[in-house]
Order: sequence, then structure tokens, then C-alpha cells
Amino acid sequence: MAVQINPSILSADFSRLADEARAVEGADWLHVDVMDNHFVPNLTLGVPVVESLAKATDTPLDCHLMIEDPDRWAPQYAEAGAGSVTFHAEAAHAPVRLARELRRMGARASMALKPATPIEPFEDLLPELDMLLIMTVEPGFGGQAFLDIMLPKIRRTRELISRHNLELWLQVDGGVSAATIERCAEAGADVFVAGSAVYGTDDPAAAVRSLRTQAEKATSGAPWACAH
Ligand SMILES: O=C(CO)[C@@H](O)[C@H](O)COP(=O)(O)O
Repeated sequence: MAVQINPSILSADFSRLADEARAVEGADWLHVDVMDNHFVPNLTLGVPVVESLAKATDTPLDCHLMIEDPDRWAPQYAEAGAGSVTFHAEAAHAPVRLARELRRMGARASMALKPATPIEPFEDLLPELDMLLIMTVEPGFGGQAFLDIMLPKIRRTRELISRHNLELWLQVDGGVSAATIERCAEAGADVFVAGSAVYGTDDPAAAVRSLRTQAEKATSGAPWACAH
């Protein structure tokens, strides 16, 4: 499997979350956006919903925490059943300690960068992580336009991953669609979050398959596009 497609539940119908989660079985992970109305100006869901979702679907949960003080809260999401927990670099007080704690609990540890946060200051931290998330919109809402200006950051991050020979997944999130996924893949991303491009269609599972085909074509031949 060279690429991964993670539908974002933020664009789903929240009154039918279990059904919406099952509608994308075949996706690699279900992306769950946790927002606290402080780190971002929006409020979504928390630990009890993640716990219920983990029981409702066989698809592993990729929890993206857009919250203040992830050092305090992130371990609770690992405990609730998330297989991958992403905290924001801008919010974490002790990212290395937090990543180690998440890994110790058996979750994949991931860190996200907002559009204005550069990757370079975090180069030495990368071996502590299983995934790096580059936001391709300002976090907080689904359905925003993809920020093309993030493509150089994706390329620079892929170069760092290759230079240090790391097994680090590179995720992009925000405005990822049939119109933009190939540019992200060519720049070096291998994990793609898509909300409206999946749940905004009549057939979410087919949308996942189609995005996967596009991303696979765009990465075929890339030296880093090997099995996860
Ligand atoms: O984290 C976020 C938004 O902050 C994302 O996960 C969105 O849910 C992606 O939605 P689309 O841009 O794909 O519609």
C-alpha cells in the first residue's frame, strides 16, 4: 500500500456518525477532528464520542487534536481507542515527552503544523514521530480551498524524511480533492485526509477508491512510495 486515504468525519452527518463511519470501510483510517473552540474557532467532539466510534467501526481512528494543552488531553484519546493521535506543534508544551507517552500507550504519535509554522525547527524531533501532518488550510473548518503555497513545505519535509532515512508518514489535510490530491502526492505526501471530497459525494466509498487511484498514479515511481 503506497498511499493512504483517510476520510474526515467532520464532513459527515453527525446525527449518524456510526453509519457514516461504516460508509467508508475500505479507507485506511477514519480521520476524527477534535476541536475545543480555543485552539481553533470551532467545537466538535471529545473522548466519549471517540470511544463510541472505536466500537462502531473496524477502521482505525486517526484523531487530529486541534486543542489547547494536548500534553494533558492527548493520552486520553489513545486510551479511548485512537490508533493514531496528532497534536499540534503550536499547542504542545513538551512534544517529545508527549510523543513518547503516546507511543508507550500503543498509539502512533503524530504532530501537526499550521500553515504558518515551518518544518525546519522540528527537524531533530522527527525520529520521535510516526507521522507529520501538514495543514493545507487554516485548521477549524471543512470545505476550505486548498493552499497551494503549502506545496514547497511538503517537498521540504519529504526531503528531510529521505535525508534522515525515517519511516515517517507525511499527511496532508485541508482542501484535498480530485483537483488537488495529485499535486500533494507529487510533492511527497503519502497520507491524504479528505472531508468534503468524500462525504460530500453520493458514494463515499467510491470517492475513497478514486482518490486512492489518483494518488497512486501520481506517486508511482517515487523512491519513498514503498509499502507502509
Ligand atoms: O482538520 C480539518 C479542518 O480543520 C480537516 O480535517 C477538514 O475536515 C478537512 O475537510 P476538507 O477540506 O477535506 O473538506
